[in-house]
Amino acid sequence: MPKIDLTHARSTEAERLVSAGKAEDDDAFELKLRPTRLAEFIGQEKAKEQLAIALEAAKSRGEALDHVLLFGPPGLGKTTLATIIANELAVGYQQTSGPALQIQGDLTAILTNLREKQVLFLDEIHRLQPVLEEKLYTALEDYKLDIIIGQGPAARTHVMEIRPFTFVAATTRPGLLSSPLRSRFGILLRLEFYTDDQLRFVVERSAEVLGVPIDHDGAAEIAMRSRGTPRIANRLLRRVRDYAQVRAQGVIDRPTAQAALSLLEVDAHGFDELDRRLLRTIIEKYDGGPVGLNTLAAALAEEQDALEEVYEPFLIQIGFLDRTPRGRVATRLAYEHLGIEMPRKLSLF
Ligand SMILES: Nc1ncnc2c1ncn2[C@@H]1O[C@H](COP(=O)(O)OP(=O)(O)OP(=O)(O)O)[C@@H](O)[C@H]1O
Repeated sequence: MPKIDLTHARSTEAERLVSAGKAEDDDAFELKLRPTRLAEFIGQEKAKEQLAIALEAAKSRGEALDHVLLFGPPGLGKTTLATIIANELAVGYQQTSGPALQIQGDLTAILTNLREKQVLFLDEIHRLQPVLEEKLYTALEDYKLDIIIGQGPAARTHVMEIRPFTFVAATTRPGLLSSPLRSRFGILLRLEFYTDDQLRFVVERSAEVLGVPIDHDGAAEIAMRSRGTPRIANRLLRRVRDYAQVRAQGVIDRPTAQAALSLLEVDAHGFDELDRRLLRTIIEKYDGGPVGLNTLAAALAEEQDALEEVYEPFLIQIGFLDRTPRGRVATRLAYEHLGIEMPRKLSLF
């Protein structure tokens, strides 16, 4: 059996050009390209319609919008939607994340300083500490907060009122949320991967914001290689723009986009070296699978969480990988893509 080359293993997820996760230099760029109103937000029609109705109803009643849970793979627009909700309601917006909240005091400070009906956005809620999660329950349900003063037998519980607010939480792993927490959300919105056409609109819109000349085919080429993810589409656009500026008088058409993206080793499916290595490992080292997630992660020298949250969802979505109870399996499409012949399954009889 061929040996797997691990020389280039452990590429950190953030270093990948086609990673849906946020890279360090994405922040300022994303801020510029972020749609601010629901009407500008491309795709996700089901989630948008559900949200539009809830927004309208809350506005006409003059109440805070119900709490919202946004879930789906990274880079599909959860943070963007949270900011849009605040804009549409014309209320304040504050953002934090599960891992950023370390002690009860952090959460208490945020909750007691909330302004009337504002949006509080908590990213990566699945990484919130359980003790803080429990603190949230009464805050979400009754806008009340139990504060314990003192320690030991002398400790007293003081109940504090907080202002009505809208809690918007995002997660890539909804299955990890406890059911009491999940039941606190009135509006559950699942974000799906975008179609190539929708991503073409995202690319064209971003190119317009950035003042980059691009034609229809150039945008379609970038869209096709963006793994159904606006964050990746915007990042690829940025890199192709550099290439076009230096090699093609600044204009992005299909040949320019193709040349730039093949130079960056992003193939026609938006796969990079890591995707190919993942599929090749399953096929060559584990006879196409099934192989357990932890074994696969060890073979690739990658984190299990990153495999499950970031790499796999798109490979599963486009039918290159199957997640079975016994482990991961490479599909016929994966064999075809890598130019490897699929062995016929041995018959038992
Ligand atoms: N529907 C959309 N239309 C146009 N641009 C979008 C859309 N969704 C996302 N984007 C753009 O993609 C980028 C990433 O979006 P965002 O930060 O909202 O993703 P996210 O789901 O919150 O990701 P993460 O969970 O990793 O934080 C932003 O620059 C945003 O402008």
